[in-house]
Amino acid sequence: MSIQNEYLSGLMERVVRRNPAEPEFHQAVQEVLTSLVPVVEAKPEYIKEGVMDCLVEPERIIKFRVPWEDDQGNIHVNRGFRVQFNSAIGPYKGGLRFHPSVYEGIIKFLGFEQIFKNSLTGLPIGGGKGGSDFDPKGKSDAEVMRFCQSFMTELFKYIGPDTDVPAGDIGVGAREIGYLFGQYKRLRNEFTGVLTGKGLSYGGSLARTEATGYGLCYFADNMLKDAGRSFEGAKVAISGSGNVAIYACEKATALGAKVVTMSDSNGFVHDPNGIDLALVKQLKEVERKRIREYVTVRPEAEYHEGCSGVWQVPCDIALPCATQNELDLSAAKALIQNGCFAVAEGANMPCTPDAVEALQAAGLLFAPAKAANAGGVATSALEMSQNSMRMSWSFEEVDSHLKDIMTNLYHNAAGAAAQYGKPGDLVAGANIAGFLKVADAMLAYGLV
Ligand SMILES: NC(=O)C1=CN([C@@H]2O[C@H](COP(=O)(O)OP(=O)(O)OC[C@H]3O[C@@H](n4cnc5c(N)ncnc54)[C@H](O)[C@@H]3O)[C@@H](O)[C@H]2O)C=CC1
Ligand SMILES: O=C(O)CCC(=O)C(=O)O
Repeated sequence: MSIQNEYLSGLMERVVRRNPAEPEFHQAVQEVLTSLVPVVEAKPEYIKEGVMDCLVEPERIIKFRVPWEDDQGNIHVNRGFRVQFNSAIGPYKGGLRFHPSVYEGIIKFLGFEQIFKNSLTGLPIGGGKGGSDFDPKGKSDAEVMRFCQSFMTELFKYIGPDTDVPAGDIGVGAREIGYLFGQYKRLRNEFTGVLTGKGLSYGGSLARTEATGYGLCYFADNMLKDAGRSFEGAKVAISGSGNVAIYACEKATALGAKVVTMSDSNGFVHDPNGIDLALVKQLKEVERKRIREYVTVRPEAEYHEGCSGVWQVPCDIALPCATQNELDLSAAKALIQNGCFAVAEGANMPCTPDAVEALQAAGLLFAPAKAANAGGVATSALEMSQNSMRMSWSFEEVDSHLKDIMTNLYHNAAGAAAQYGKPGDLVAGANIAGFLKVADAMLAYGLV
């Protein structure tokens, strides 16, 4: 084992010791450090000058209480977080997640991933993430509004259009962004692009809603084409039925695929005739109902309780678009056995490490999240540009930038993998290509 490899193993041990009981964060760091061994062997300055140690330590963690009142007058106190992980190449950028599973370790893992993802977009954005253990599910609009206003009443002190620009993630969509932006504007008396994913009437960008799902398909399309494959005629399994899943379904279908599954945290639907996306949009975006309602309108489809079964449905391409660690080794084995030839991650870290290893070992094409789902944040950066210029671009203009960004990103990741002796390994390629720009900026600054 090289001295550099030993150093990274020791660093990983320190990360585990200093961040106890945060398995998702450990998992994300472990994957990146493993990929970076050949990079630090080629350039040991990254270790000597402290870049590696600084990289795994957030620049700042903000943790605060969020008191709010429900419609019955009861008081609740949730926890809010913002992890400002790395600002080497631009203001902190990354979403806010509202979900009961949120704790510091989840936000750290997401913020860490965001550093490399944002760098891969080629745009000047640093890495951050935030959120709360608040569950918007089942809450009235008024309750969600009061929660968002309370959350922003603390968060506004730490963010700004040139400092930190949050956006949506699980449980934070257009409604929540509206309440958060309104409260920021009121507190600061400023109309600036401090959040992205805004409504079109107050500074949002066309195509931001579609961007993560569309970008995932643009990335996957490049990967498939390089291997002589395509979406045309392919059967696609998608998990989730939120923002990423819906627009991945839309674009995969437009590219000639038949999407046969979608899910939520209760179960999944299998529609052998192809998912009726207008129905899913109505159920999820308008009525905020469970996916099981799908079969009341489409009785020829099947609903199954439990979400992991979605990967047992035979498919050619799998797009996990729900949440972290939703596709484990047994799911990977089922995909391999059923002849699936490609997996592209729409959610953040949806595949467990042993699943990724099995899929790659079986020769499937594998697109890792930090590359494949970067279209959302890339389009957020385009929203920031439009806000700064006080302009708005057409849907076609933004979509064409997005397509170019995802194509370049694919080639950069594939190129880095080949250059560092791992041809075809987009996990290694994305980690390396994302790291280099950030690390070189950190070297330039000296120890800060
Ligand atoms: N919205 C965005 O622009 C981006 C989102 N992501 C990631 O994509 C994933 C999905 O995010 P969004 O679509 O924005 O959230 P969302 O809140 O719109 O949708 C999440 C969906 O996943 C489902 N879900 C949650 N837990 C689940 C589970 N255990 N099993 C099955 N389904 C489950 C929910 O029911 C919902 O349908 C997350 O990992 C997020 O971090 C990544 C990049 C950008
Ligand atoms: O658009 C953004 O800034 C948020 C995107 C995000 O949270 C993600 O890429 O996971």
